[in-house]
Amino acid sequence: MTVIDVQLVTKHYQVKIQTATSSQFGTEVAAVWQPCRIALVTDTTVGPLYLAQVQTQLTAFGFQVLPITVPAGEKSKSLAQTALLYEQLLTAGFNRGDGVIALGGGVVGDLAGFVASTYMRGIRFIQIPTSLLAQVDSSVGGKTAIDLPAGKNLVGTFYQPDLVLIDPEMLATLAPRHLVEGYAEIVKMAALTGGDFWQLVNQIQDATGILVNAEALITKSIAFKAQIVMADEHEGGQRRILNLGHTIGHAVEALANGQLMHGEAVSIGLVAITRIFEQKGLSPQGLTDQLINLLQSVGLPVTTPYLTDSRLLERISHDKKNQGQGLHLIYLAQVGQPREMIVPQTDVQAYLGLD
Ligand SMILES: NC(=O)c1ccc[n+]([C@@H]2O[C@H](COP(=O)([O-])OP(=O)(O)OC[C@H]3O[C@@H](n4cnc5c(N)ncnc54)[C@H](O)[C@@H]3O)[C@@H](O)[C@H]2O)c1
Ligand SMILES: O=C(O)C(=O)C[C@@H](O)[C@H](O)[C@H](O)COP(=O)(O)O
Ligand SMILES: [Zn+2]
Repeated sequence: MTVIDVQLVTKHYQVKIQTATSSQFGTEVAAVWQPCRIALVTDTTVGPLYLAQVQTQLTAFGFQVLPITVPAGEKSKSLAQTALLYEQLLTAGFNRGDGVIALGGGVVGDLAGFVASTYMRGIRFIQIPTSLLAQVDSSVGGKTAIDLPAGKNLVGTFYQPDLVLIDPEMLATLAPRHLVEGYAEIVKMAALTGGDFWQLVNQIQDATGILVNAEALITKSIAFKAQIVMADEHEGGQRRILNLGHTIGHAVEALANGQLMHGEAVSIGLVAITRIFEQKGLSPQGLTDQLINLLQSVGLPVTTPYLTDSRLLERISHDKKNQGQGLHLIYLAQVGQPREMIVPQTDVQAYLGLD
């Protein structure tokens, strides 16, 4: 088993990664929590596959489990769904001694984490990520969020889990589209890191290659992300590099209104921002084409009509990195060398070449 320690100023937790360990989840949870009530939050796709197995294990260790299933998909990251979850916890008598476990992809993790962090000003929280995207990115680092009609992740908290349990075997049941979209965040992290990680990503030819290398890809991604989060938990500076591709990505994702998965939007955003900086001579010549090849080889989209949508600029203006002196844009001076460019709000349209 690979154990990655996330050591923060006020908290320490472990991310445990090993194939075929889902039968041990109860043991792992019981090692960090005393018996209590647990809201086991999942979605309508993951629930039928894994909920009963995890619930049985937790019950065997003396936990009282309240299973909660939300509709699968981004629409569940809403104020309305959040309110429903608060009601369910309250009705079941949850108090500050109890906890929430997210069993699902990034949507379930972001939503359940947000609820755990705000219900009664915060109750305990564990992540059991089941999608590739959640196993490589969203389950670690403590960002929780729900969306507003105006855009992605506009309400949220930083709230670290007590434990993250990752079994790559669970990826076997993911639909191909959902496997591949998680790969965009891996390409992002490999491009930020360079070295062996970038080499490994360049050797992967297709979706099968992702599955074959899943445990290595997860371990490299989480090890990198944990380092960044430990250095800058609340995104005062360095952590902003994890947003590479997200300024344009989040904007097209919101405009697409459910038609693009988060990872697909990140894929499009990575290519779009690299093209802009390559044209300015600030990113290496040919890097955009290299990214396009990598992303397309696994079936990810690299463009969308929403890139020329007249509402794009307004969506970008809601980005949380639009602050202080202007919009903080992340780009690659080289693979493995991320940089930040701060563009004054009044210049963003021209800088990004938006009509
Ligand atoms: N908090 C963070 O740091 C962070 C980082 C990246 C992304 N995110 C957020 O994560 C969300 C995207 O996450 P996602 O891509 O996992 O989407 P998702 O949670 O919607 O999962 C994708 C689909 O896969 C299904 N699924 C998940 N695990 C499965 C399994 N093992 N077998 C079969 N089906 C399974 C889900 O039911 C869903 O239909 C976005 O809202 C994004 O903003 C958050
Ligand atoms: O953990 C981070 O920090 C990230 O930026 C990871 C991103 O992949 C993720 O999509 C995150 O939710 C985006 O953050 P936001 O602050 O732009 O909402
Ligand atoms: Zn992301």
